[in-house]
Amino acid sequence: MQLHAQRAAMELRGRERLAPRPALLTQPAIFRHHRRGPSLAPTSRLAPAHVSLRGSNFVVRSTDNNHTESKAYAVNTEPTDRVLSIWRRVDAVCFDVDCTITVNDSLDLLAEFMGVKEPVEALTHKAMEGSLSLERALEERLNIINCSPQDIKNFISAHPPSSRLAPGIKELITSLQARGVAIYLISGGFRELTLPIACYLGIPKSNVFANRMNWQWDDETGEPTKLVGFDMSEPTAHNQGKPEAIARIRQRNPYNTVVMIGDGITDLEAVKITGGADLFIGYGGVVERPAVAAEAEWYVYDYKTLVDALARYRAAIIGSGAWACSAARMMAQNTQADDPADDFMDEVKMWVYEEEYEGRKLTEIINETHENPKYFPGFDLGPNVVAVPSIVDAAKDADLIVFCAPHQFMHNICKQLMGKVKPGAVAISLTKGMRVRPEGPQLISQMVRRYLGIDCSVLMGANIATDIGREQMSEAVIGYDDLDAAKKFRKLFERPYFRVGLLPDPVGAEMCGTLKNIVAIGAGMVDGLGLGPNSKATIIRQGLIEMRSFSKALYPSVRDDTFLECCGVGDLVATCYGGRNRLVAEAWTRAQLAGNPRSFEDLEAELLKGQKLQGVLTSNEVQEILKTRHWEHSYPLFTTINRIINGYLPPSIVVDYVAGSKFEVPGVESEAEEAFVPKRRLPAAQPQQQQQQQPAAALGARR
Ligand SMILES: NC(=O)c1ccc[n+]([C@@H]2O[C@H](COP(=O)([O-])OP(=O)(O)OC[C@H]3O[C@@H](n4cnc5c(N)ncnc54)[C@H](O)[C@@H]3O)[C@@H](O)[C@H]2O)c1
Ligand SMILES: O=P(O)(O)OC[C@H](O)CO
Repeated sequence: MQLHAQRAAMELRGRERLAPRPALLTQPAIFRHHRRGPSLAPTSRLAPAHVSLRGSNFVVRSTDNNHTESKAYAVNTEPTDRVLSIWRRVDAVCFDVDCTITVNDSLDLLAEFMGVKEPVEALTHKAMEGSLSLERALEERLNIINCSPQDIKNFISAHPPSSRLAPGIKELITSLQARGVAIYLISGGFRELTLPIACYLGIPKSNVFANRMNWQWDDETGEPTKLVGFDMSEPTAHNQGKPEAIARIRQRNPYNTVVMIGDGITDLEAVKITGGADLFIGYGGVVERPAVAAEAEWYVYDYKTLVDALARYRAAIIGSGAWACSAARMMAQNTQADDPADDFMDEVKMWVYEEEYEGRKLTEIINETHENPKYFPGFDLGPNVVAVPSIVDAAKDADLIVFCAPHQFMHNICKQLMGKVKPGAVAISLTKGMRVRPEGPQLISQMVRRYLGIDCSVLMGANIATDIGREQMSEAVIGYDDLDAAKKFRKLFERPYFRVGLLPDPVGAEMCGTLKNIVAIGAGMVDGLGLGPNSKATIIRQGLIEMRSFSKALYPSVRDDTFLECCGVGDLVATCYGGRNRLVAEAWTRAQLAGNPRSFEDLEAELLKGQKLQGVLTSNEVQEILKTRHWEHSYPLFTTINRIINGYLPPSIVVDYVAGSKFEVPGVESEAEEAFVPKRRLPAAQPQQQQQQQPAAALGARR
């Protein structure tokens, strides 16, 4: 590119020596020299001082005023890294309205409609080139046009916005809006002509800055009749009006990055004052003004270039179990969408914990068949899901990293990814569970943040993987700290059958997802005991109370309302009726009652075929916290379930959880006034640590 520009410059200088007398042109002319386009006009006479080698294209301007003045401009058609990074993080884009329509200026078109095209166009040209003040140009043009309100109505119906839009403008605006970018129209023309365009482009009226015509009003009819000038108080009525409009926009909105797109000197001014735009992009698709083209940091001739350059995020998922595959399937459906609002790269890399399946590597089978036959059989993941056996390869390029592995593997996963993720990447955890260390509990999202140094939201809800694979309506919430990241993830997951809300309580949502797995074990016991919905409802009700109490005791910022969301009561109900924890706990209880006890590990392997149960592990982890903090009696259901799964109590005690929680583990000093003694002692599992004093967080338990 640079070499080409240098060659072109040498060629120009050579021509200068060979062309002592430039030919005359009758009209001002502009030539663009493209890389593979026509060579430069032989009329060029160049002052070397005007040759700049910043870009690859040259503009040569020749005029006929008894002499020819030619200048070469380098046009920056290739954005620099700085320019691209501004464009990719833009918060608001201000368009000169003339760049949204194919006709250079609506007022000129109105002039043509009114039969006064030439004199008005000449004034427009002078104003755009900067040789006539804006106020004077507007005033003189309005005087010449002298239209009535009815003329304007007729003009709009003769030239509706749909018939004169610049190619690609609607796609560009849709793409920007889909990314949450605010769009403004700033016009040196008039509101009366700009509003229909704004309306057609889906830009709110409040985002339009333009001049207002002043009308003489008929006393009898109360209708405007005659044009009598315009309102000089609008910023756009004056030179420097566009930067002033942008400064106002910035005062009213917390935008970090604002870009101005235009084709005139008055648009270029937008970057020239403090508080104006951060970047000016010149648009040469309708009219190309050399002075503007040469100064623009980025100059484009079509809007597709801008759409193509918008940020596109690469998403990856770490995990390949049932829920990970179901989530990857939704991600792949969304990233593959081929519309202008698509802001994702198609490919979704999925880290697969490599193993052999029927004599072949699981990754190979997934990449060949687009199905995970071991963990999510019968579901097509989509051709754009690529199974990757190396965790680092899967995550290293991703902008959006989704974690969905059973919680017991997450610590090792995070350690492997330390220092290996892209700067600026953001994460979300779909994992339900927590880690318990001697110094206290650690949520999976906290672990990701701590080890990888990136933000981590959570996605939680009543989300049984296979039901979502079957595209049955389900709900989830994204618990977030970083709203921008949460919005990107919502776009990545939301499907017609998968509703995603945003919840500013990430800790509450993650605690719900973690703790409901313990309650689901209790619900499975109720099923194993052959009890009906009334009994299960007592477990669900008490479970919800303890989930809320425990979450708030550990993290006081957790909100009560979170427990009424789909991540709270919603997920609890779904898991207690249809989850794997329930299933295995039911089988475990039946085996106990039949006098043929089996371990949870055995039943997990038999019933889940490699999928992992989280509830038993989580119960032991949570009990560790309850014990350390002397809270066991404040959480009678959690405690009773834990005593049952560890063999201290029979499953039947689950519905009498208050009594169950009074049972003292052998060898541990009594905490309760009245200890419960089971009729038949079951074999104990792990020895429990000593309990010391009455818990501090006794909330809600019905005694
Ligand atoms: N399955 C569901 O319906 C569902 C729904 C919502 C949330 N979740 C949660 O999502 C998380 C992931 O569950 P899932 O259903 O995707 O998995 P899963 O239980 O179906 O599968 C187990 C996964 O663990 C992997 N694995 C086995 N050993 C490993 C190791 N040593 N290191 C790393 N990975 C290993 C396996 O390859 C497999 O991908 C869990 O926290 C679960 O509670 C599951
Ligand atoms: O099948 P479970 O019991 O692991 O629960 C699945 C999901 O967490 C339900 O949202």
